[in-house]
Amino acid sequence: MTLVPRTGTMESISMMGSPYNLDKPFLPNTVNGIKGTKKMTIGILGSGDFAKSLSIRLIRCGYHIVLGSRDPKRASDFFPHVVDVTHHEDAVTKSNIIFVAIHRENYTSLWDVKHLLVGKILIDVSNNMRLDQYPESNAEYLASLFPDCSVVKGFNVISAWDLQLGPKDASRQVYICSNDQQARHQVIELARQLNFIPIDLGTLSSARDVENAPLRLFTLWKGPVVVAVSLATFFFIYSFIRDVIHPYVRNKQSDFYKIPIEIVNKTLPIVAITLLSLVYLAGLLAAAYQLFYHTKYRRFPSWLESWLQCRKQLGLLSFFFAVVHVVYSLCLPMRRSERYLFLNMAYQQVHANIENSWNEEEVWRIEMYISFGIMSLGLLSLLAITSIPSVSSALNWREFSFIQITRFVFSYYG
Ligand SMILES: NC(=O)C1=CN([C@@H]2O[C@H](COP(=O)(O)OP(=O)(O)OC[C@H]3O[C@@H](n4cnc5c(N)ncnc54)[C@H](OP(=O)(O)O)[C@@H]3O)[C@@H](O)[C@H]2O)C=CC1
Ligand SMILES: [Cu+2]
Repeated sequence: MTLVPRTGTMESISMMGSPYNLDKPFLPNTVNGIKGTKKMTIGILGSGDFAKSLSIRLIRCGYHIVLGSRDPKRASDFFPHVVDVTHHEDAVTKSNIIFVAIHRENYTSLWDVKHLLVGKILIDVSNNMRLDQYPESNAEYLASLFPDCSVVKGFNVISAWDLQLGPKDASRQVYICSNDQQARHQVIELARQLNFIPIDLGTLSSARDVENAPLRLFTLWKGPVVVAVSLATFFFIYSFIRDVIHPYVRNKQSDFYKIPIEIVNKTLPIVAITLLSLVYLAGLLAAAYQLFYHTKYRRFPSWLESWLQCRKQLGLLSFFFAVVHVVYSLCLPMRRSERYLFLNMAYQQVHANIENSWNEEEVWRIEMYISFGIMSLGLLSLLAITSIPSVSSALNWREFSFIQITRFVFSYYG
């Protein structure tokens, strides 16, 4: 990435937050930046949770902050002394890069300072409650209200909490976009100084996606979790009726002790394997769809598209159920019930005068079961690991599909 320096601001940003002052603890009343460098001033409008956390992060990284509030007197109690808490007019005049840390509904309250905002960079950090809540993105709306400003979208994927944790614990990606290339590059550099990993998403037309991102992260898990819980409930009830209720009704045999471990442990692998099949079924249906229409340039129906999108989540849930199943299975011989059954069997064997109950076929069956079970879990873990973005980007496509196929084969045996 090449940065275009603009009237000296770039140099001062790059010098400010050089890595060694990130390690210093935050002391509100001391100079935190490197001695001798002029602190760059960043403006923040609004004094809510996001503004508080952001100001702490900026101070730690050596910036000077001027914060605009409707009620500076009240707001100043919540900020460190080094933060200049003032009115909107004053804050906007003193800074060139301004974070708009207020909700979209209140953007129009900035009308009063419109004339002071001309030529400034406004950073829109807002989020919505729902996907595509408004016809246009918040950032585009802000840009339409203040056409003489350079509006940059960014930092909305970071929670106030993440910001407070500090640069070391919370370095993570932030998406940045703007129609003004220079403004975008300045904010990208700022994000870097705050120890985030900026991702340049180009023009403001990406803002909608950026605003949907924090909401979407959650929606990708919702479907798979609902499916997993429903499957677990269904198979649990099924096994309960089959293995507990049925023997009780027919033979008055009380097997209720099986509920906490045996029934649960029967449910877990069924759910794991069903979820895993759902991962591959989506791909198969997509292939069938393309074959049927003789083209790959036709959009999949929306249900199939969402299904394809959440395959990773389904796979990880399958892995989770498989791991819990393994733990349960390892604990089976520990149980009191197992020991009683074992003793009773031995006693009956003595009674029946059988000296050796070794059953070759049974022995082989169990040895094979366990071996395949372990191997399939190993492969499932390999796939879970390769689904971590940094690992999967290190594999090429053929390596990745090889792991997929081997896992599939073994899982069915497991
Ligand atoms: N909290 C979080 O974790 C995150 C928040 N965001 C975004 O940051 C923005 C701020 O969020 P957050 O700090 O949580 O919200 P808060 O409700 O805590 O704060 C909003 C601030 O906006 C100002 N405000 C409220 N009403 C008006 C009004 N009618 N006119 C002008 N200003 C007003 C107030 O400041 P004052 O009284 O000083 O004027 C208030 O402190 C939002 O757009 C949110 O989507 C983004 C990512 C994470
Ligand atoms: Cu098993």
